[in-house]
Amino acid sequence: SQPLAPSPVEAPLRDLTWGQINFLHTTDTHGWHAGHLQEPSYSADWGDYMSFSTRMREKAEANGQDLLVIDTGDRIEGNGLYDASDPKGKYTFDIIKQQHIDLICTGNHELYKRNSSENEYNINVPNFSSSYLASNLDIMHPETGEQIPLAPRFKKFTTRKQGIRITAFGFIYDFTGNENNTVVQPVEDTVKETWFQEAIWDREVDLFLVIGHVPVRSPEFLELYQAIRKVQWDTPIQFFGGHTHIRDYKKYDAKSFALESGRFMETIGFQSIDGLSTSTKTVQTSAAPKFSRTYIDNNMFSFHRHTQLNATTFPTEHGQNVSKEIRAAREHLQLDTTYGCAEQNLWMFRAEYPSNSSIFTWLEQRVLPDVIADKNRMNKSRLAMVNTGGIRFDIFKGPFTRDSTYIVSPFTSGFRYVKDVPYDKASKLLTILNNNGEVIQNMEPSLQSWMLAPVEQRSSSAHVFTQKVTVPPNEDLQRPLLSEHDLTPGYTTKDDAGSDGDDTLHAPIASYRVPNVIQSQIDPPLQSGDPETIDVVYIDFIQPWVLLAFQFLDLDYSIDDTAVYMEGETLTTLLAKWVTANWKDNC
Ligand SMILES: Nc1nc2c(ncn2[C@@H]2O[C@H](COP(=O)(O)O)[C@@H](O)[C@H]2O)c(=O)[nH]1
Ligand SMILES: [Zn+2]
Ligand SMILES: [Zn+2]
Repeated sequence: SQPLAPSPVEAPLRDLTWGQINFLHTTDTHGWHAGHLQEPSYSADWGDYMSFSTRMREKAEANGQDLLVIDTGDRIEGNGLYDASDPKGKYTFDIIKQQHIDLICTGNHELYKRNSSENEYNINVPNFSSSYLASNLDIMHPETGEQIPLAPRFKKFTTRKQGIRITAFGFIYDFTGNENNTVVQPVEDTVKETWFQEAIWDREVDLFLVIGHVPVRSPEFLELYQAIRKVQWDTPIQFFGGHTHIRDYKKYDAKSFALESGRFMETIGFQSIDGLSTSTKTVQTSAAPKFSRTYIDNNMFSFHRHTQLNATTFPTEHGQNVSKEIRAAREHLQLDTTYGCAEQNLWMFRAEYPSNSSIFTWLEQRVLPDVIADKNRMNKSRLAMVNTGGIRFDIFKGPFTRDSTYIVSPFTSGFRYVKDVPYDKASKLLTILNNNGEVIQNMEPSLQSWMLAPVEQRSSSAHVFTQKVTVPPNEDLQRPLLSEHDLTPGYTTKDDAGSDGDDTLHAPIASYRVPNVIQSQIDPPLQSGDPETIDVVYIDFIQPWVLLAFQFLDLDYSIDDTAVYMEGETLTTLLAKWVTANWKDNC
């Protein structure tokens, strides 16, 4: 039977500030719709969230206020509930669609593969028909091949209770790693489109609502802010962003704010706005509305507190049914099948790299040397490279299950290699891919600028593959009332509105930067010293950059010089095999 979600630790909570209009926001859920079974702070599931949004809407409407539910993409890839089924998403589309969502858009993960984007077009868009927006995203129609908008470009509507006239848009950042059956229009081009200009010129608007799979601090949201402000100098603008997996809040001006609500169903973002004009009420333009944000830990303790309900009065039947559906799906997928017993916690960001607590050190020093072994190249030394962004979550001491495998490594990436590369050059690859070191100096200027740019902003031919570094949860400026040792570790977010955004007071968690890529050198037994030549093995996702890095080293390899390494294996399958072989004692 499935482990019961751990009951959340009771902790001091900050109350919400309600307004005329209130929003609940999820982003980058990445299949975590069953919640976090090993982390009490985030143990609510999508069914619980459905009950929460229903009760919050009831509470708002009882006070004559409105409540809208928003999701900004990356709903797939990152948890067994999505990744373990065949076809992927067999259960999650039906689960997600049962939540009433008022505005929804697409993330980059929905665009990496043809079937993912076609699932959006064929399943999610119809499921959320009037709520799905695609302001800068087209798809090649799955049957006709014609290029069409994935969903409507924008939407004008008036809220039920307050009569607030809203124009809403749904964007994705200038993503270039999408499969060629979709087209992402750069935001700077979208703002020049006639339809966009006509939509923002409308004077009968009390609030512009821009949702997007876009970081709140990004050239794309700045572009949209400036374009709207150019023609509507004082109409309030509310942004909802995502993609960088952090809690953040950006102030563009006194009447324009942007909220980003974390990742993996750890956070339910809450935003309220009070003092807006409506279809029946005009407010003084000099008076700025009051914006208020809260990051809600996704657990039942928070949900009960914010709805002022309890274990008896809070649940809705629909929400409880979806929770049952989630448990049944997990059972069917056998996600709690244990592969082994993790000897210790292994952290992505909470531990320095390298260190014995770093998941990346574990991968580099223990796993890759054991598993990167193609039967046809066993007598050859090899460099094995994996992007840190391919590892998606921490490992907790205790049962490592089928679900854990997909949580840590959800992608279908296999390995490829270039054989017999001169070692003196191959040994410089890692430095180039990690954008540091003296190697860059002797490159031609154009390539230097590419390398010296932060990986996040590199040229479009190399979309970001780096591991986003979460904004280190800074120390709370106002020390919590309780001493830290009374508080459980968790988010302590500092943003443009200060450091009181988290609904739950936590002790801070350290966060460290990690490189783009890690590497192991694996030599055949009895080999002494470095080889003349070496096989360069890498996870296939980073092939574009590996080939570019070879060019920096004056090695003119092309895709024709690459080949599959360990046919049929992926990082996910290799990880499962290693755990089964090395962590097999009972937990
Ligand atoms: N090894 C692989 N890494 C991948 C793959 N697809 C994506 N990624 C990594 O995810 C981030 C983007 O994630 P997001 O949730 O922040 O949008 C990307 O930069 C890569 O690091 C893959 O197939 N294999
Ligand atoms: Zn994401
Ligand atoms: Zn993303």
